[in-house]
Amino acid sequence: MVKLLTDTDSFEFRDIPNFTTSTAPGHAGRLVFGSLQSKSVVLMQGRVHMYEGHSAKKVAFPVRVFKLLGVKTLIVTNAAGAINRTYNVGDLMVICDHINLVGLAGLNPLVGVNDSRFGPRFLAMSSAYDKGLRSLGLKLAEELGMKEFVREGVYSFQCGPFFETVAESRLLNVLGADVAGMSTVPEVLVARHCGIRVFGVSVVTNRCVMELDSGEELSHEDVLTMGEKGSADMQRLISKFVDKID
Ligand SMILES: O=P(O)(O)O[C@H]1O[C@H](CO)[C@@H](O)[C@H]1O
Ligand code: HPA
Repeated sequence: MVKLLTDTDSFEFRDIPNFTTSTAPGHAGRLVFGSLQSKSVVLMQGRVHMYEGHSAKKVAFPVRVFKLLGVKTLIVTNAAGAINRTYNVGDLMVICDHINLVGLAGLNPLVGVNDSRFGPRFLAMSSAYDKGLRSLGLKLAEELGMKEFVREGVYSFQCGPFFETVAESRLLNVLGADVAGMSTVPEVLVARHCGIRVFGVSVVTNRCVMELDSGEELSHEDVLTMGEKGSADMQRLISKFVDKID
């Protein structure tokens, strides 16, 4: 994605106060400012995750910096495994909602004294992923000829770093999840808390294993390979999306 930006200026996460460097393979730790489709954007090249040992607050901290920089829209992308059996590897999924098992249990960035300079103590999360942005994303996907493999669904956030057991994947299916991942949701919570609107897209890098003794085993290497393959479609969609949003 960063290659599509012009007039760039970048900063290593390690040089920015209170930012944390990513240890996950495939996640460079760089903040890149620039222009995309004549719009000013700031892009996180890589992210940190709770499974790296960071608190939800630490993971989501950059979003508060974005708020102070004047960011109005947060676009979140991730690699995820398909729980929904109709999804295929390489599909994109516009996120319409999420299940935050980690956060519901108390590990979320809004726990603690509320900083009312950013937002309210109690936060409605019933329309976390902006309806107008989702409609725009799906319309643009159709215009780009991507309708066949762009879905809309629910992202389920687990801490990781392990991929789900068969019973866990089946549980997530019963709960209404379409895909499973280990990121994104802490950042979305902090964005909604401070009034930043959110658009999210997952690239389906694998199908979660839902048959016991099938012999299938997931690996991060496969996720990276399939993520790389899906990233061309993701970039086309996001680029067009940035062009069309106000
Ligand atoms: O960081 P994202 O894009 O969510 O990547 C996903 O892929 C990794 C596992 O292979 C985990 O980090 C998981 O969250
Ligand atoms: O199958 C998965 N489960 C959780 N996180 C993931 N990130 C990519 N694939 C997966």
